[in-house]
Amino acid sequence: MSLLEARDLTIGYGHTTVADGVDLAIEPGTVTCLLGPNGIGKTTLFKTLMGLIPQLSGTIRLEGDEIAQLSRPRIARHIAYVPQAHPAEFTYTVLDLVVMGRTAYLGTFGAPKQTDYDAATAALEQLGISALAERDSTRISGGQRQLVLIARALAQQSRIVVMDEPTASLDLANRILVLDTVRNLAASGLAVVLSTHEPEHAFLVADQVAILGRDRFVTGPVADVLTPSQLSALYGLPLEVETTPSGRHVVGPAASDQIQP
Ligand SMILES: Nc1ncnc2c1ncn2[C@@H]1O[C@H](COP(=O)(O)OP(=O)(O)OP(=O)(O)O)[C@@H](O)[C@H]1O
Repeated sequence: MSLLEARDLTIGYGHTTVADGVDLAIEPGTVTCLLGPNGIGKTTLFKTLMGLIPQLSGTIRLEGDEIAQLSRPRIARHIAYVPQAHPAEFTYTVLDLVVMGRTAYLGTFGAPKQTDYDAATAALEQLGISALAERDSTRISGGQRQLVLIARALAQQSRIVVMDEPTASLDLANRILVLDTVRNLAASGLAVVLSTHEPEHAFLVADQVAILGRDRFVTGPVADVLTPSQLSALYGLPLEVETTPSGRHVVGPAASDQIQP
């Protein structure tokens, strides 16, 4: 049984379909990368998979149970969400922000206990950011904030971590740090699902790739899905995949007179 499984899913809002024909299985110890152009429905798919918005049709099972039948705290004990990093609004310390990952374990109006602070401290240590614990979470860099949000998800001690564009707006060093963290989480047995606009990141970390295109949803191993023809169709321009001497994959325009990003 998969940790999370979607079958023949249609996602959207009210009477508006955003995508259909979504079949996806998430397994422990793996990284799944979701790619797709802006506005295609990646965040909508994540929110639907987490039971935050209802699917229009199809089934979603979390460890075998129909997601619509599960309470929010129960889902939160299975799936942690790392949203796109927005500037913080409230002046919590980093430690208090990470402790919020424990909400699903607290009763109604329950205050965090020592075990919750221990889990938050361990998450900060795991990401190498313990030194930030007492800092004001509104006064840290964008990269540090992304790591803090990942720490909050780790404190949740769920088996699945869903990350919405976790490397967006990060500098090169922090992108590498986040991608390393993603691989390490999968190596420790978690299932990580992340969206990205960087196909190269999928080549680096993914076991499975899902692409949400204009007319279809495709999943499979990286080498099968991230082909020049699939990528070209996905982004609507001729693309090629080059392999560097060290074995890295680089995606760029096939036309030699176009700028290589
Ligand atoms: N709450 C909402 N109600 C109605 N439509 C919405 C809502 N949120 C998003 N949409 C629409 O659903 C579509 C998919 O949006 P979504 O945010 O899921 O795309 P995305 O692939 O995550 O985009 P991006 O890569 O730009 O972040 C868009 O057309 C968007 O305008």
